[in-house]
Amino acid sequence: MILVDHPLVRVHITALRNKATSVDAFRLHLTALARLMAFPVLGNLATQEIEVTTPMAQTVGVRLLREPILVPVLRAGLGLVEGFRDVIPGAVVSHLGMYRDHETLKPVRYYSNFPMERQNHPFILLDPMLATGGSAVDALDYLKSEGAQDIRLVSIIAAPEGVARVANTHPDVPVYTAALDKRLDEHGYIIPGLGDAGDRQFGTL
Ligand SMILES: O=P(O)(O)OC[C@H]1O[C@H](OP(=O)(O)OP(=O)(O)O)[C@H](O)[C@@H]1O
Ligand SMILES: O=c1cc[nH]c(=O)[nH]1
Ligand SMILES: [Mg+2]
Repeated sequence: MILVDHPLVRVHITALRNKATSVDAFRLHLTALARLMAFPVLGNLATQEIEVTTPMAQTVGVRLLREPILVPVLRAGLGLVEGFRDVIPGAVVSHLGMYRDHETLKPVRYYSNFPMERQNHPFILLDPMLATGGSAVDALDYLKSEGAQDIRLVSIIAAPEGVARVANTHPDVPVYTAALDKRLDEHGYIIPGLGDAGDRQFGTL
């Protein structure tokens, strides 16, 4: 697990945790946080040298060898898409629909659109909350079953249970988070957490 630590990251996380933060402000803080997370998450992307002509001379620059595929887990992962897209030229977005059954806490997959012709690209799995880890493990199982090999998981708040579960089942996948919280409650919610990330973004409280 890679803990992304930066004063601004902590400021945005604090605003997201605050129950007084409005739906609109929540969205803005989440987007700003996603932009900050993109830097460490994408730090080792492969590039290729290209020539570029400035108004003054020719020089050498780079372009991405393979553009990352962003995979937001619906609904909550949608809030991380804009911040990542802002900084990745040519990013493709491939949605994965999944919700956690309230009784069993097991993930239920209801939509996918894997980009078959890009299976050798880096995949950035976006889901702000890593709680029991059930959803993340199912999403990773799915991406690998379709042929993805280079996958990074981006959360913003993680519980120790979820981090351990992903590490045990998918040790090759780096897990980035902005906060490692204390525990889960009896309903599988992260404590202190921020509540339900989907509801807080879309106002469905
Ligand atoms: O680690 P887990 O225990 O699987 O829990 C995490 C999942 O729960 C939330 O989704 P939710 O079911 O609330 O769906 P939503 O985004 O549509 O609200 C969250 O966005 C994760 O996908
Ligand atoms: O605390 C939690 C746990 C799962 N999903 C959320 O949105 N929040
Ligand atoms: Mg939810």
